[in-house]
Amino acid sequence: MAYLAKYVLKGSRLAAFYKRGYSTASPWVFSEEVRLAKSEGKPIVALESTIITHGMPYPQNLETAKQVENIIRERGAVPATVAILKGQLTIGLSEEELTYLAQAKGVVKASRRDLAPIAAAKLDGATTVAGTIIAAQLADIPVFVTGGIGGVHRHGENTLDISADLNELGRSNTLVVCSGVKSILDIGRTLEYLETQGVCVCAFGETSDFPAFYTTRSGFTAPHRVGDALQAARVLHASRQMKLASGIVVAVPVPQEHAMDEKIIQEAINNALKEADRNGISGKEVTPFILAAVAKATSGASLNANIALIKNNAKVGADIAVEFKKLKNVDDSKNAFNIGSSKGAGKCTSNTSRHFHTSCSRRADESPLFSGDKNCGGDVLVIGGANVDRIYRLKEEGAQSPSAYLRKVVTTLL
Ligand SMILES: O=c1[nH]cc([C@@H]2O[C@H](COP(=O)(O)O)[C@@H](O)[C@H]2O)c(=O)[nH]1
Repeated sequence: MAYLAKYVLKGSRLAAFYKRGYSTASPWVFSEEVRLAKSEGKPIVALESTIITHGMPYPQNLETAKQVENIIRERGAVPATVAILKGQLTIGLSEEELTYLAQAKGVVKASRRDLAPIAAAKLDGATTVAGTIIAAQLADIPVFVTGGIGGVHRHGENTLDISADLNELGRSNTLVVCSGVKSILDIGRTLEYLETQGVCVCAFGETSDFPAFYTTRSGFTAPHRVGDALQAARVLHASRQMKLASGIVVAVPVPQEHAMDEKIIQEAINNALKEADRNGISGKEVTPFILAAVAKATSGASLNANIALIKNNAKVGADIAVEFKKLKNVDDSKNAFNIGSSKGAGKCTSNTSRHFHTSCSRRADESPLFSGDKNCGGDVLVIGGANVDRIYRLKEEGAQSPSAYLRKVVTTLL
């Protein structure tokens, strides 16, 4: 409450939240920065907030969150940190809101199952990977950056403790940049589960090694590899063109200079897992508990690695968002040329004409409201049709001047 009082400033956006009652008007709000970016067609990168509230201690969580946002801005994209503030799903947080969230107590870790109750009870919620993917889908933000995704927990074959992140990845068309999954999880089964969900997992960089968060290798390889941001953006573009509607994981290894010694981190994780077991920690409490225990056991070294990898992921994610936007702009300008330019105005391309005249390309700036599917690009809607048979009897005057008579008939028909 003390934090609340401190940050509830008169006239501020946060103050507005705390004055607001439950509203059924809009399921989400954008920050001013994100709203502008959307209207100007700038690339946007979604960011989760569980990493702020449950993944790192204060003040490192706040400093890192701000630095990550600035890295994204410096590389030409706009950051959109997602959280639920007093029940309002908020896409893009002001500095004031970030500051509040980084210190607030009792913020609920918000995965898919938690979103509606948090909104209904007007609580504060920090979105996990799953929760953030849902927001990114709602707001049409194709790229999302985080540190690590959830996965199949060790002994998951008995406990069925499998993060909802994996199912969400399976049913979204979001590209998630992360550093793989931690070895507190069962990495092999996590990859198997992602395969079952149809998620496209790509290692990023020189090798196909699937990273294990604190370390560059997990002993498993990713089924695909992308060498750079442009290649990753092409995979996203192709996936959307094919309307696959299943997610993409781009797994970026922690920069070598910040990678941890495999033996040291493994020992710290094993001890933390035993401690969690002794303390009866389960479900959504496991990951935050292990993170804190490992940071303590490594005297903060694991936290430094965590901060370094998320900053590096922000660079990669911003570059992918920028490259993807360029690919999208090429698509849009092709569409605009087909119908928007004076030369090609109103003409179907040979490609679109195959779909008859209902599929003429829509101008890039036109509303997709009546196109049915906003990706189909049609701007002519045909509902039903009619065949009209008319019989004309030729009179004498027509027989004497057939071409003049036909002109008259055509004019009547038009
Ligand atoms: O290194 C991390 N891994 C995972 C998380 C968080 O934990 C969530 C997964 O939790 P669960 O296993 O309860 O689904 C992820 O979505 C993410 O928000 C984190 O903060 N740091």
